[in-house]
Amino acid sequence: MIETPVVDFKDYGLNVDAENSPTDAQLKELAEDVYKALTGVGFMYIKNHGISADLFKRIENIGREFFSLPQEEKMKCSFTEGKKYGYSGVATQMLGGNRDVKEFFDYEYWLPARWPKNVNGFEEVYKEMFREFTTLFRRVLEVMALSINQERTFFTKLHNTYTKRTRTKMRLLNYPNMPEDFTKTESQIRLGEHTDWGTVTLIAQDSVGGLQGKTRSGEWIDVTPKDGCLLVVIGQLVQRWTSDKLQANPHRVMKLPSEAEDMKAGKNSRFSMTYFGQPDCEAMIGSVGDSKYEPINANDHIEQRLAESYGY
Ligand SMILES: O=C(O)CCC(=O)C(=O)O
Ligand SMILES: [Fe+2]
Repeated sequence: MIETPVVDFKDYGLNVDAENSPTDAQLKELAEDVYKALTGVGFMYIKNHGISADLFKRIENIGREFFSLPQEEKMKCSFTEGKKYGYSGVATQMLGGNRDVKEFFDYEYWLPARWPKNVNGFEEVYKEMFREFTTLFRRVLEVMALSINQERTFFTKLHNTYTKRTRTKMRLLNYPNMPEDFTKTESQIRLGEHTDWGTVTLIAQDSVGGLQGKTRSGEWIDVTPKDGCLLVVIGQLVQRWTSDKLQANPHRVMKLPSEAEDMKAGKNSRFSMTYFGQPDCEAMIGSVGDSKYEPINANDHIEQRLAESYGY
């Protein structure tokens, strides 16, 4: 059975500071491992990424506390105009023809936020995690650039997260017990098949399971939760940028294990977290080498995808 490859980031994880930056040889070896994973199965786990277990615990705690609030409390963090950030309830987003049974909280660095008032430390922990993810994301992009024989800053020079407007987003997700009044379709799953829209997504999930990824050879495999590992998924913009050398990975969340057959209310909800990395809004994403794709503007691209998936 095919499994998600695990790449060891110990030489370039967040525990490695500037003074101990990796040698060229270490980076080359890491880039080779990344290339093997991303052109083999197509997506990868990374371990020893250096984001502390303590921070993951803290964000999971505030996330679970938030999602357990009464619906009217959560709705105070929602934006009716555009539904692009803040809180969104079950069935607001449609992916791959599936009305998703998930609720989520979104934060974009360059957009106003509506933080929950009744969850202690929510904003601080969220922002701390965002900063950690951003640093790690940049390192992953650098190694990916080396893996396809480009200069190290090939992707990152168009990712100026803190100084130029970007649509980079961090999301907390909860897949709650199946609501009694939810009208299921025959092929109903929790999160429909899709590829992510940006450059690279980092995903952390709890131990419940249900996430699947489609391999480069077209087979669906379970992305079994692995302690201390983060999933790295390539998005549509990297696929365009590299003329399909690196490809966006279809993924989905199936019925939760506790509701396997009939999707009646399960006993356990599922909690996950995503960092959707995006380039600068102004960036024109072209492609390498044979220029398979016309250059597109990064912000136009995400606006179009948002419109399709929320139906507005
Ligand atoms: O919940 C997950 O594990 C994955 C979520 C996801 O793929 C997405 O929100 O794009
Ligand atoms: Fe996704």
